[in-house]
Amino acid sequence: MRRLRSLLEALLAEMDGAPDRGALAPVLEAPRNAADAPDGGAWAAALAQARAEVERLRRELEAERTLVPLGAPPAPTPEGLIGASPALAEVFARLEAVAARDTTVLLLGETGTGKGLLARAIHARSPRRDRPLVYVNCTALPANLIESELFGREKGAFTGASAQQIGRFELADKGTLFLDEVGDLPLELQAKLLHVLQEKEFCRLGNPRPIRVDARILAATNRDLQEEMARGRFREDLYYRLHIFPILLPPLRQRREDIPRLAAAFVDRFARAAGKEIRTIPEGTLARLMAYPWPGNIRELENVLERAVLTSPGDTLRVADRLEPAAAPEGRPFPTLAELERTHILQALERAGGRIDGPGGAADLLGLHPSTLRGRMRKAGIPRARPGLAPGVGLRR
Ligand SMILES: Nc1ncnc2c1ncn2[C@@H]1O[C@H](COP(=O)(O)OP(=O)(O)OP(=O)(O)O)[C@@H](O)[C@H]1O
Repeated sequence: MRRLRSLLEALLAEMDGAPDRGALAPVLEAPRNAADAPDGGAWAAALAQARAEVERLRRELEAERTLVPLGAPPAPTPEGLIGASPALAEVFARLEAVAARDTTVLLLGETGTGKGLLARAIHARSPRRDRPLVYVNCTALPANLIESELFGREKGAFTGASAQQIGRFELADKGTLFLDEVGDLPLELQAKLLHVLQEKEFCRLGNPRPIRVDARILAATNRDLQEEMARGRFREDLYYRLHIFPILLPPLRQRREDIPRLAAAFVDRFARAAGKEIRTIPEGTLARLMAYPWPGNIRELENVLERAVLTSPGDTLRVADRLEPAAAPEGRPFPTLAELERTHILQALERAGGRIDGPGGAADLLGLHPSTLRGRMRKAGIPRARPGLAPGVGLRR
């Protein structure tokens, strides 16, 4: 008992006291003299639990000590897009298919999945690339201001309109207009937007003379527009005007195989900016990055890594953020069974330090035969070797 306690204390000291002490408390806080211990049965159970916890912490510590190379940063597209997962390959294929046309594109996906970056890529690959890409955030302003932002106004069009303003539609003539957060556009403006999209003309506020415009429309939203329509918050006719060529940006948790590549690219970028050289990452940290659900998607990964680069003392990336697998926040799509299975497999791999076979391996933890687990990993797109890392630095088998 005393040995177990000192072992535990040593382990916790080495881990900087970071891990949750929950299961260890009965042993750490027990009376020094085992003879003073309360009931023997409960005591034995507490000891067994604490031993299992020590074993888990030992594996965690080992994974934190085992360093793997971050790998060379992957070559991004000219617009800075990174990713080689099948899900992103589909996005690239759709980008290729539509960019050079005048087709209206609707970019769908959760916050931080890259809708803005993709809009820039579409414009940059279109014949309009030398004309402006004009950005409008449909949530950032109150309805009356959005209207004058979009269509412009004459001097004196309303109280406070002290000067003429050229609207975004006019500025985007012969170029591209990017309507970000279009799902948040107030209903009365949805009708006006629909009118411009149909007639390709609009009027400045305070001037009845119609102005013709030739702007290619890109729109983005993280809302479920079908649901918004069902709730009467989004016009069906506008939906069909926008939903001509949708591109769905998958959430990062559905393309975790891109995480090591993105991490290598972001760490390289932030380290260069900070004048640092960061080459390795603890295996356990990489496993945590892979297992975390990333509700803020690539933006959140980027922010976590920027902080980590700035605070890492040496040439190994140290991520201080806790990155607990979080419960899905309200409003997120309900996770599918396949998604849950995938996350659970990744967590088992993390807990087993990447090992599939043998006692305490991921297959053992999940109650599966190792070959069944390998089959499910293949199906879920979980790589056995981590892409983006040097060959042979994959998940251990
Ligand atoms: N495939 C990618 N490769 C590299 N960086 C990316 C990729 N996708 C997104 N990013 C980066 O992630 C951040 C968020 O991207 P972006 O602003 O385009 O997301 P968004 O979907 O438009 O978010 P929101 O809905 O909140 O406006 C940006 O810094 C962007 O450069």
